Amino acid sequence: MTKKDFCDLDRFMKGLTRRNPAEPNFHQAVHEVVESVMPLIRDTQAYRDASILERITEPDRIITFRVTWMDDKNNIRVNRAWRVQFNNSIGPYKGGLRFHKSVDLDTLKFLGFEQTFKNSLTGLPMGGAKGGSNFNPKGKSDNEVMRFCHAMMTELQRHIGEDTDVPAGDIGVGGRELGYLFGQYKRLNNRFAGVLTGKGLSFGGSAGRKEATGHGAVYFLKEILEYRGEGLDGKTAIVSGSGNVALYAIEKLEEMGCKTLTASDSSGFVYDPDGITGEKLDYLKELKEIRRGRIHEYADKFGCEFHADMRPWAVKADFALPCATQNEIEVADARALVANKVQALVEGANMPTTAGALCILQEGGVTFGPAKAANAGGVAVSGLEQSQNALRIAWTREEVDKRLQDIMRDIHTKCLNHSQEVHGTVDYLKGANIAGFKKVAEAMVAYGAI
Ligand SMILES: NC(=O)C1=CN([C@@H]2O[C@H](COP(=O)(O)OP(=O)(O)OC[C@H]3O[C@@H](n4cnc5c(N)ncnc54)[C@H](O)[C@@H]3O)[C@@H](O)[C@H]2O)C=CC1
Ligand SMILES: O=C(O)CCC(=O)C(=O)O
Repeated sequence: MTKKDFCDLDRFMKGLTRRNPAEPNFHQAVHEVVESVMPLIRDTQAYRDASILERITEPDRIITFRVTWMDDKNNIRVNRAWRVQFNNSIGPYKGGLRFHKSVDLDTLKFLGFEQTFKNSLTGLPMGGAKGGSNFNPKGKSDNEVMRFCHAMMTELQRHIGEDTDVPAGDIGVGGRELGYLFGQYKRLNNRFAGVLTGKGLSFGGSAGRKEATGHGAVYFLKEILEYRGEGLDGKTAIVSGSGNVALYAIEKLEEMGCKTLTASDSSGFVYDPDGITGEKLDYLKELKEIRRGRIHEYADKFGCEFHADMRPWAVKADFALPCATQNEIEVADARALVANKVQALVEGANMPTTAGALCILQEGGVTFGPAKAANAGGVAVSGLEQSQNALRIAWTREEVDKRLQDIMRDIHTKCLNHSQEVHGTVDYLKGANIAGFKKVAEAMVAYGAI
């Protein structure tokens, strides 16, 4: 970056912040991308002529709607929901739905923005979007969740379609919720089409989609290590979360000989020095996917430590995989990771690392696998689910897994081809941002002023 690039970045961010006040997560996500691509913008007249930066940071469309549903005590409840259709330059809008009490427009804009470049990196024809609601699934009965999903789809169905916008799961939206959502879509439209991904295997879902984000993140870590002549076998990892991404990251780490020492939820983390392996991992899956219980139950059952209201980043290990939520690694956590000589941090969650923490990790020589690249396996297999739905066929688990591995390897190569070494490690963040950005920007230039 030249001095002028820094000035241009500063000026651009001031304008973006003015146009989008009180949206700190969105600002953070945009800053991270624009910082990487500023030299490319400086050197590419066509991007400047086409006002690419201004256009690519403005969502195509935001849909806001009320969701009215009835709880088990016959009270009428009201939630707010959104679909942020960020950019469809390279394919139909694609991205998950999040149900969490913290969901707001800021969160969904940052996620939709990131999704645009992540989807571009997969090499599949998918635009970027994100949606969700401030509905809090915690403590709700199955019937309440069903009624909420049906009510949400009653409005959402107007805005989606297999060639328009194809939502999927994210925090608080898994197989159960996608089943309810798809059922309501089918009932209202009288058509069976691939308008959602992450569906159940008996109704159009893809083998391997549930596992894809976690497995993909570990495949990405494997690529990072292989590139420098190392491997996962005999190593240790700290993982946060115990949801969809975390569980299957832990599963793949074990398969590759790497022991996971921690898992967490919003109540704290468990530390199992013998590793979350075998039947202990089966127990954790059952606890979280079926019983929807709290993480301390793992510690109670297996006699290991539970740390209430804490995150696992001070536990010593070779690798860190944040797989819970945004901004879960702060400056003090990054300092602990550097002090413990963590070799690589791979983001399973979206934007789990704060901007300040990122600087400390980079200066500390920790190889950083950014979310856009590292957790793209989930949406990549969603893309494969779309292909299977369109062809009306179902690939085997082995076929899907092979394609997932190829896609993660290809993303790693794209990152290498668009980056350089910083503080002795490959700058995967810059590589991912530039590679993801270029494809979308080229399409936008081709379309002219629209
Ligand atoms: N499900 C998917 O295919 C993909 C998910 N992601 C990202 O991965 C992350 C996790 O998503 P999933 O595993 O799908 O969700 P999930 O709902 O299955 O699990 C989320 C986990 O994070 C924990 N968590 C949530 N909010 C938290 C908070 N404020 N503090 C501490 N812990 C918290 C929950 O307790 C749970 O263990 C999110 O950042 C999501 O955007 C990224 C790519 C694809
Ligand atoms: O599978 C999808 O369409 C979206 C997954 C997702 O929400 C993400 O990559 O963050």
